Amino acid sequence: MSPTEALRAKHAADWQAITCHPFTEALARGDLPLDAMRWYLVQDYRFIEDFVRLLAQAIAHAPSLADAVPGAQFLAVITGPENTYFQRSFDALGVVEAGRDQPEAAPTTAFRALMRDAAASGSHARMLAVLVVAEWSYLDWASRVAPGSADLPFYFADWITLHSGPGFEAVVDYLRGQLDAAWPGLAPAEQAAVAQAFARAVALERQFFDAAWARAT
Ligand SMILES: Cc1ncc(CN)c(N)n1
Repeated sequence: MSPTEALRAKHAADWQAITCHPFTEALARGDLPLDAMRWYLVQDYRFIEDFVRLLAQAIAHAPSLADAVPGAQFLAVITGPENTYFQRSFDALGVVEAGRDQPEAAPTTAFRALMRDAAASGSHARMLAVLVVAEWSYLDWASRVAPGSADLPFYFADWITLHSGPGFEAVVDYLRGQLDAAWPGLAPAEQAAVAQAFARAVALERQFFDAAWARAT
């Protein structure tokens, strides 16, 4: 078992809950209440702000140019097509600028703090731990439901497309490969810190979907 597989296996119950979450199941069927989607997108756009900074730090700490390039290409996807997806969705769902001022939910605040801490740690492996959870868990739920029901509106369909398919699988393989390669060279205390960041990120991914789903029920 690779180090990232072993880390994921330690959190199998939470991972399963994320992968089969009622929020993403409803999104893929197309019957997710739009207010829940609006709320989720506003919260997630705040998540993206710190995610971009974390990914940029990970790129800066990559051991070589070859290790940095796939991360930089992924950063271009987040700040390009994914950023545009948010703007198009806010427009289509009528989330005007003022509506984005909704209070920040506890999992959003906690996730942002985790990403900032990882970015400030100077540890490439800790940065990767958070990035791996964020992208791998999304790959797993989105691959399960892709492409979703026929005739999904784009704000549901494109969220699945952005997190599934060969291009996104390659992103996850790259991030996991970086962490798997770094792991054996880490001191035990650093491995523990990486495992802790991984565990926290898994817990927060689940809480993030739980909070969004609470808006739908
Ligand atoms: C909370 C969260 N986690 C992960 C992703 C995938 N980029 C996301 N958009 N939001």
